[in-house]
Amino acid sequence: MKSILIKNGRFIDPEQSNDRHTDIALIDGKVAWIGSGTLPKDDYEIIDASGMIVAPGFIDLHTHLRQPGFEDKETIATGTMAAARGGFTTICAMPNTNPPIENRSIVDYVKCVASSEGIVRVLPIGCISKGRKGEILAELGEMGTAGVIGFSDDGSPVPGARLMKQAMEYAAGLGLPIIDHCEEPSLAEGGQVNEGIIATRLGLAGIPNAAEETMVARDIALAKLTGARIHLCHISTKGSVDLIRNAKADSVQVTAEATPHHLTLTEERCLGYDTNSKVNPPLRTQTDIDALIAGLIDGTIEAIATDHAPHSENDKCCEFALAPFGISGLETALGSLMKLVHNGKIPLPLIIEKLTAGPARIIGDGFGATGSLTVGDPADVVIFDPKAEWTVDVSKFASKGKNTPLAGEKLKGKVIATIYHGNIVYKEDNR
Ligand SMILES: NC(=O)N[C@@H](CC(=O)O)C(=O)O
Ligand SMILES: [Zn+2]
Ligand SMILES: [Zn+2]
Repeated sequence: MKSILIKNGRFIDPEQSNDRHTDIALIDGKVAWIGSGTLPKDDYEIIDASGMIVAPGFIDLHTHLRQPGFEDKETIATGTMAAARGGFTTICAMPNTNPPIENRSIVDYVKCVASSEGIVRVLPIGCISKGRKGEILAELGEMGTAGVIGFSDDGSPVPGARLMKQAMEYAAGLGLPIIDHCEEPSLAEGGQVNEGIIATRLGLAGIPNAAEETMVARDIALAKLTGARIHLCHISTKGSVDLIRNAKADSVQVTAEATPHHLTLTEERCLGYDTNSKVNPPLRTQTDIDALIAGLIDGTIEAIATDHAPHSENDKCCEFALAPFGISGLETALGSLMKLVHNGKIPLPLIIEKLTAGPARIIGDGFGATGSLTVGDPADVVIFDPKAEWTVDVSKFASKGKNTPLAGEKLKGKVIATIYHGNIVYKEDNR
């Protein structure tokens, strides 16, 4: 492995409250030197990061890699390549595969394929219930020992409060979080888009805010009862943000994530019946977006997670009501989020914090994702140009999932290089 010297970049590491121009040396897969004292002598590959941001590699708490079972949509190889192109050096793999990640052997399988075919760190999440059916608990203890970072039936809610309470009790004993997809199934049933005027105009059934909020409220009540740690996925409504903010004030151990699409796109994207805008939870309203942004700023929401949900062209090329939910998000995450920076809605260091230190704290120690760059840390680094404009060309995606409502759109903010454990796993052409 060649040592790397990153020169002249603006180094932003929110965990250390760092934001300054400095050089960084990476040796043997670790951060070896950051700007002060004598640079260790070595035969460096130099990366000129003038005008660029240099930050800890991004961490995605919520990625669908689809392997095993749905390799036509994505594989661990293509999903980790997409992650590298998006600046992510750690991704957490959701267990709605086939078979689902529900026992030790599947956790081992994912880890094994990830280490041989993956190009960034993959941290598996285990199921809450067997077969994700919401009936009986999966092998939580066994999966905890096998190294999952938490438990989730994402893609489906856990309808029964009693089972959820049990899951929280076990997870708390293991020191791991319950990561919940909050959706009250009887309220969401049949719904295609946000419930409201747009759903009416489209003639499609709606999914009301309350479908999310009733489950957020239930989970908070159960976390308070059990003392468990819960992490709430893809929060999309103002009501959810308010509930989580109040729960935190009440010392409930709750954390939350928002996705780039819920932070930047409204339900109006669905007006052309573009199935690539169909996602669960649905795109909401500007009021919700404003509340999510306020939640990021005041710390109610700790992390931005992509909920990268790749689907094949065939799956999405159908009537709106028949299409599966999901947006392929890893490769457009930074460019989308930079809109919020360029519009003055969120400061750049805060966006970086929500992609690094925020998710790292939720994962916790022992999994290798520090979300920070101090001497001795794994050399997981992203270098990006905050001002570079580019057009989203899905034919260039590494992901097999070309399903994004942003196809053909101009974004400002582009990943130039991603380094994982001291290896350059992505570098923009001509650099
Ligand atoms: N978000 C989505 O719209 N889809 C996800 C499932 C999920 O995250 O709930 C998927 O697995 O396709
Ligand atoms: Zn979900
Ligand atoms: Zn998901």
